[in-house]
Parts: sequence; structure tokens; C-alpha cells
Amino acid sequence: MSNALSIRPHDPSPFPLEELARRFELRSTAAPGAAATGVSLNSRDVREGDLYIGMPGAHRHGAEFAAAAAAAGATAMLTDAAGAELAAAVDLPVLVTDAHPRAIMGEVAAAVYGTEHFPGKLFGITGTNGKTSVVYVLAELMRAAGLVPGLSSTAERRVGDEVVPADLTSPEASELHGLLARMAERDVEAVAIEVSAQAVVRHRLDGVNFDVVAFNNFSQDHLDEFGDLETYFAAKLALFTPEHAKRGVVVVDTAYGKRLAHESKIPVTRLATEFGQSADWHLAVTRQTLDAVSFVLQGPDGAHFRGSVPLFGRFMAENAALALIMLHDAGIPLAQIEAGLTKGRIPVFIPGRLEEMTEPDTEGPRFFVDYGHTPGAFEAMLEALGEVAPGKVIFMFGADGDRDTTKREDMGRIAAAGSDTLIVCDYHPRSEPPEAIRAQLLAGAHSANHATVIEEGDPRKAVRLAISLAGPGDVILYAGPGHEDYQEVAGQKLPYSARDEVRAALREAGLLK
Ligand SMILES: CC(=O)N[C@H]1[C@@H](OP(=O)(O)OP(=O)(O)OC[C@H]2O[C@@H](n3ccc(=O)[nH]c3=O)[C@H](O)[C@@H]2O)O[C@H](CO)[C@@H](O)[C@@H]1O[C@H](C)C(=O)N[C@@H](C)C(=O)N[C@H](CCC(=O)O)C(=O)O
Ligand SMILES: Nc1ncnc2c1ncn2[C@@H]1O[C@H](COP(=O)(O)OP(=O)(O)OP(=O)(O)O)[C@@H](O)[C@H]1O
Repeated sequence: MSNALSIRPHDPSPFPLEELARRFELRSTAAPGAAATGVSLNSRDVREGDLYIGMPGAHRHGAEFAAAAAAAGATAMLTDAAGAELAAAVDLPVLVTDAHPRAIMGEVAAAVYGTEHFPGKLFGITGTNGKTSVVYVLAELMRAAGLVPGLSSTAERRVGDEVVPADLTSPEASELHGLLARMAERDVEAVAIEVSAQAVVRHRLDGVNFDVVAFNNFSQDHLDEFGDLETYFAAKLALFTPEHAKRGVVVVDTAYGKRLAHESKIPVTRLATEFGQSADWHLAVTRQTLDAVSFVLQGPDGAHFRGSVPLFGRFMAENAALALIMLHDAGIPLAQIEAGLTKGRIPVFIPGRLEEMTEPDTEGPRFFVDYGHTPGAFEAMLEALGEVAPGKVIFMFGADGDRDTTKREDMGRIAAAGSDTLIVCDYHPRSEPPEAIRAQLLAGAHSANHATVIEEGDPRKAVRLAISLAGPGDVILYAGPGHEDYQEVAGQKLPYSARDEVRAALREAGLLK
């Protein structure tokens, strides 16, 4: 992995600041002939020749970092009137807008990077659970179809062998257009992008027009951000407008899915996972084990696909079906995808999602690490395990501090209802007392009146406890940390990788070489 914060073009063309000022009605102090070769929103990510966007934030005004941006080589700062005043003493030309800098940043970044008309196909996926999973399946299917893929997910941004870890699920527009520009340089033909509701309402996608966007499911999350489900849903729905995308694909199994398909302002294709439901495509799961899920997908005009994903859960078949339809609707024939696969097997690996830490052929218990952190994800995973786990299900998780607190009791209840043994531990307590978070999870867990419930705050001890309780055929699922490599406690990011910890504990127990 690179240490850079973002992936950028290697050979950018300078974009004249005069042209930028004219197009976006900016008052400019830049010298005639001055130009920008990149755009950055964060002083720590500024590179030589960048236009730095000094934007007012929730905590600071970006213009406070103008001197740092100048020192890093910024050519000018785009800001608002307050920002220009804040940076008056700094030796950095300014371009001042009367709009909120965020509102024009996407178009500005697209102009500077030349990404207004991306040469490849662009795919966006939104929903509460499974966005990252769909992105990785999409990338795998693109590869199978013979296309050069690129991706942006919660875990990472990727262009060929260039990879940077992601900070946000959906990058700020400045980062996104830099990434797309590098993809264009490397002849990327199809891009899968994970779209958060926050990104839609915060203009992070401005200047991008997707060929196909998709919606998979909707359930409670992010209420700390959006206040209520209706506002959260409206943010997802807003992606389905001509300003963002040409067409959409929607899973219509639920009332929210049906509503989204109905209220979409762009044409949509509908997928149902039950025959008998009115939809354009239908998915049927034909076989499930802990190692794979097989499915048949049938669509209009005899279109069909028979395939499998090497992960457990009906929802993974649904993620794959959605990805297949997205590509089909963008004009990539299913036969072209099939030709690049062996017997329809989609060899997808999703970092930290249902990722197995044990060897699949082990005689002992199997251990999976996952990123699920919503009641909806818990329900889907535990329902799947109920169908495929040969022995007991041991589930361990903790909840985020300083984030949506209203989902905690539901998470505890669903976790206990779907498992045989539940271990409640800490995740990212942030500024909250960890024992208070655990108490809310435990209250939910006890209300289910089902699993044996154990409290062990220290995740390292909890991992070892889970292993000590498991025998052959049993499945341990550790939900929450997924691919992450830190634990956030009281304002500090402490090194913690669940994947490394689990592997170490399995070795100590003689269950892994
Ligand atoms: C609530 C929210 O979206 N906040 C975002 C916002 O932060 P902010 O307004 O607090 O910024 P600030 O700290 O006041 O700083 C103001 C400006 O100064 C700049 N700055 C700041 C410090 C510095 O040293 N140098 C510098 O240039 C910042 O880049 C920013 O432009 O602008 C920052 C810069 O882009 C973002 O990093 C930050 O995302 C924070 C980290 C965040 O947690 N966002 C979450 C809510 C989010 O967007 N999540 C979604 C969904 C995740 C999911 O599905 O689970 C996502 O897409 O990630
Ligand atoms: N289609 C689905 N429906 C319900 N749950 C799912 C689905 N796909 C995946 N999950 C569960 O949700 C977890 C998180 O999946 P994934 O990371 O793909 O979601 P996400 O939407 O990207 O989450 P985030 O927005 O937090 O990054 C998975 O590991 C799995 O447990």
C-alpha cells in the first residue's frame, strides 16, 4: 500500500486559473497564466501545483490551513469571503466564490482533472448493507468480461496495482476526480464506486454522471447524521436523478425498495429475490453451504445466469445478481462475463467481509471476521448461518461510540436471537464509556432470551474466549472491525487489527499454522 492519501494522475495537464475564475464566477488574485494541476481539500494532501480548497467545516475553516497548503506547493486557494479574510496574510493567491465552496468543488475538480466526460463506464452502489460487497463483485465481473476495472470502496481505492486505504466510504469530490483522472490515464474501462448517503447530500459526487446506479437494501443506520429514516432514505433516493445517473437497478423485495423504484427520476430495472413478485429480474438461490452460495438469475428476453460466489449467505447471491444486472444494463452482455468465468464461479475476495481466518478444510471450528455493524447486517448474516452452520454459532461484536445509539438494543437483540453464544466486547468506544455501550447491547441481548450471553470488554480476550468455547463444526463470527487496523478510544486511534488478532489466537490454540 502507498503512504499517499489519494491516488492522482501522474501526468496532469495544467488548467488555467483564469478559465476557472471565468466559468465559476470567482474573484481571483492569481497572476495571469497561473494554472492548477490538481485539487485538494486537505492541507495534508496538497501536492505541488494544487488548487487548495479552503472550505468551512463543522470544526475549522479550511482557510486556516492556507499557509500549510502554500508550503506544500499549492498554486492558489479557492475559498469563500470569510476564508479570504482568514488567509489575508498568507502569500497564496485566492479565488473567492459567493457560493459555498462545497457546492462548486465537484465541477471545479472535474474541470481541473478533465474528468467531466470519463471515457469508461461508471457504476455506483448505494444501500445500507452490502455496498462494499457489490463493489468487489462488480470489479471481479468486469475483469471476467475482459474490462480493466477500477474501484472505490470503504476499504480502499484501487487502480490496477495502485492501492490506497480509504478514509471515507465515498471520497470527497476533489479526491474522486483525481482518482478518475488516474484511471483514465491507465485506460480503466469500468469503475465501481461505493456511494454513501452522506456523499449524496454533501456534493461529493458532483461532476460525476454514473452509467448505472443501484440500490440494494435500506434499514436503520446513521440516524445520528440524518435524524430520522425518512431523511436518510431521501438521501439515497437523491442518487436516482438525471443529475447523478442515467439509469438504475433496484432490489424491490422490501417496501423501501418498491418505493425507491417508484419515486426514482431515472429509468430503473427491478430485481426480486422471490418468484411471483413483480420485477424485471428474479433471483433464486439453488444451493448454500458455509463455503459458497449458488444461484440462478433470470431476466427479460430469456436472459439468464447460473453462478456462485465463494461466500455464505443468500444476501451474497443478491449482491452478485445486482452487480450482474448493472453490467447488463450498461450494455455488457452476460455471455461476455460468463466466458471469463469457470462454471459461473465468481472468485471474489472482499477484504474484511465474511473473511475466513481458518482454513476452509479445517476439522476444528471456522472463524470469520466481518464488517457488519447494523441490525440489518446482523439479521442477514445470522439467518444465513442458521441455514449453513453445521454446529453452534458463536457471535461476538461491539458497537461504535459517538454514532447512532438508537440501533444498539436492536443489534444486541438480533445478535442473541440468532446465535447460541454471544460475546459482547468493545469496538470503537470513542468518547463514550465502553461499559455504558456494552450495557445497552446487553439489555437488547437479554431481551431476546435465547443465547448464552457473555460480557468481555477486551476484544483480544473475547477472541480467545470465543475460540475456547468452540468445537468442530462450530462457527465463530466476529462482526464489526472487518478490514480496519485501529481501535478508536477516547480520541486516540490505537493499533488493532481483528484479522491479525484472530489469526494469532488461532495459532496459539493450534488451529492455524
Ligand atoms: C460529518 C462529515 O462528513 N465531516 C467531514 C467534513 O469534516 P468537517 O466539516 O468536520 O471538517 P473540519 O475538521 O471542520 O475541517 C474543515 C476543513 O479543513 C480541512 N483541514 C482540516 C485539518 C487540517 O489539518 N487540514 C485541513 O486542510 C479539512 O479537510 C476540511 O476541508 O469534511 C472532512 C474533509 O473532507 C471529512 O473528512 C469529514 O468526514 C468525517 C471524517 C466523517 O466521519 N464523515 C462521515 C459522517 C461520513 O461521511 N461517512 C460516510 C458513510 C460511512 C458509512 O457508510 O458507514 C462516508 O462516506 O464515509
Ligand atoms: N445485501 C446485503 N444485505 C444485508 N446484509 C449484507 C448484504 N451484503 C452484505 N451484508 C452484510 O453487511 C456487512 C457489511 O457489508 P459491506 O461492507 O459490503 O456493506 P456496506 O454497505 O459497504 O457497509 P458500510 O457502508 O458500512 O461500508 C457484510 O459483511 C455482511 O455481513
